[in-house]
Amino acid sequence: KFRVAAEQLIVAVDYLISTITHYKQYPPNISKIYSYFECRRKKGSQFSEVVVFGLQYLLKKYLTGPVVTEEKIQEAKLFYQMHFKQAVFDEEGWRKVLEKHDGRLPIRIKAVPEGRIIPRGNVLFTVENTDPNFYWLTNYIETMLVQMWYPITVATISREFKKILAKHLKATSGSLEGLDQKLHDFGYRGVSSQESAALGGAAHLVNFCSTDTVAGLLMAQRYYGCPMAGFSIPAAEHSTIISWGRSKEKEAFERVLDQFSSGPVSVVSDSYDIFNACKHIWGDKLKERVMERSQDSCLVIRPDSGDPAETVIEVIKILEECFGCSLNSFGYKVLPSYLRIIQGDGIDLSSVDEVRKCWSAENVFFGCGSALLQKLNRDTLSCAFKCSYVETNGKGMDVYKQPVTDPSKRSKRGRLSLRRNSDGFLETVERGAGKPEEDLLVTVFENGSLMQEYSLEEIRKNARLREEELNPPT
Ligand SMILES: O=C1OCCC/C1=C\Nc1ccccc1
Repeated sequence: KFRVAAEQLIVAVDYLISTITHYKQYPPNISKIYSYFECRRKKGSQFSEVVVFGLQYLLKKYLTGPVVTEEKIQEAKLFYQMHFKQAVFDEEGWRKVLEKHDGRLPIRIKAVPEGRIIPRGNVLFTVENTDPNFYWLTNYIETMLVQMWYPITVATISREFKKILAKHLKATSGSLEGLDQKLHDFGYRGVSSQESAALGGAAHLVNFCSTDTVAGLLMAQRYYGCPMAGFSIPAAEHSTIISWGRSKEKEAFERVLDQFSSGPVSVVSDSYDIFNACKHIWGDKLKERVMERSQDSCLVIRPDSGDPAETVIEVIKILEECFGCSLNSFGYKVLPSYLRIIQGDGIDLSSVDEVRKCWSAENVFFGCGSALLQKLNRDTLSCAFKCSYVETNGKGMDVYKQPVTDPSKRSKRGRLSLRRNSDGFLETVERGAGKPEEDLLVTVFENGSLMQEYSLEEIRKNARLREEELNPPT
C-alpha cells in the first residue's frame, strides 16, 4: 500500500522528472498558471477534426479526491532525493496542499464535452490553479493529462474508419444498417499495456459496438456507465484449426459448425490455402452444412493473409460460384444471408478503402488491430499542452511561444474559450475575449471533484456521423 501510494503521487501527478524542478524557475510572485491542450492544425493532415474522449477516466482514476497524503509526500521526497542527489522535491508545497486542501488538488479543468467532434487547432481543455499558492500544480499534472493524446487519437481514427465504411455501405446498399458492427477491434494483443487496451478499446467503442478488447468493455462499464458497450461472436483461431493436423482442416471446420450450430460463427480459413478451403471445403464438402444455417446463424469466413483487397475479392468470387449471390436494390451482389466474410488482416485507413468493385459492402466485416490501437503517436494529431496566461503580482499577462524555427508550433495566447461563430463554425477565442455564456468548454474538474460526468451513450450521440458524412457527394 505504502509503495503504491507513493507510486500514485509520483506517477499520477508527475513522472516527467523535469517538472519537479519547475516551481523554482517561475517568476517571483506568480500566482496563476493557465494552460491548454489542443491538437494543432497540420497542413495536409488526413485528420481535420478530432473526437474528444478519455479525460473522465484520467480524472476519476488519478486526480479526484484526496490524492495527496503524508506518506506519499514522504515517499516522493525520498525518491527524488535519491534521483536528484539534492533536495529539489517541493515537500513544503505538497504539505500545503495536504493541510489547506485536505490533499485535494486546487485545480480547475474546463473541457469540451466528451464525444464532441472538434476541428484541429481548437482548445480542447484548459487547466489552471484555483489557489494562488499552487501555481506550480498546473504544469505538474500536465504530463498525465497530455496522455489524452492516446484516447483522442484512437477515437478519431476509429471514426475515420466509420466515415469510409458509411460511404461504402451507403453507396453499395443504400442503407447504413449495421454500420456500427462493421469494424471489430482486434487490437488487444497489439497494444503496449492493459491500460492502453482499456483506453483505446473504449475509444473505439465511441464509434462502434464490435470488439474483442475486453479491457475496453470494462473501462466503458466502470468509467462511462455502460454495462455492455460492445459485442462479439464465437470465433476460431489458427490453433483450433491446425491442432487437427494439416489433413483434417475439414474436420476442424465441421467441429466448429457442430459446436456453434446456432448464432453466427467466424472461422479463420487461411491456415493452408484460403482459396482451396472456400472452394473445396466450405463450397463442397461442407456445403450442405453451410447452406442449412440461417441469416442470424451465418458462417463468417475469415481470410487472414495476402493482399486484403485481392484476397477478399477472390474469396467472394469463389463463394459466388459455389453458393450463388443476389443483387440488392442498388444492383450490387450480395452473398446468401448465411454467409459473410471478415477481413481482419492488414486493415488500416487506406486498405479498408480498397474492397469495392461490384460487391456490396454488406458482404464484408472488418477487424483492425494495431492500426487502430497502436500505430499512432502524439504527433499523429499534433497534441500539445501549453501555458497561455499567467498572473504575476496580481496582474494578468497573455503568454505564448512562437518559434522562428517552426511557426506551426506557435501557441495560443491568453485565456481561451470555444464558441460556435455566426457561420456555425467552431472557433477558439483567445486573449480572454470570449463571452462566458458562449463558451462551449465545461468545468469538469474543480478542487478535487468531478463536476460533470458523461455516459458512453451521451458520448456516442455527440460523436455520431453527421448527415453530410453519411451521404457524402459520391
Ligand atoms: O473472427 C472474428 O469474428 C468476429 C469476432 C471476432 C473475430 C476474431 N477476433 C480476433 C481477435 C483478436 C485477434 C484476431 C481475431
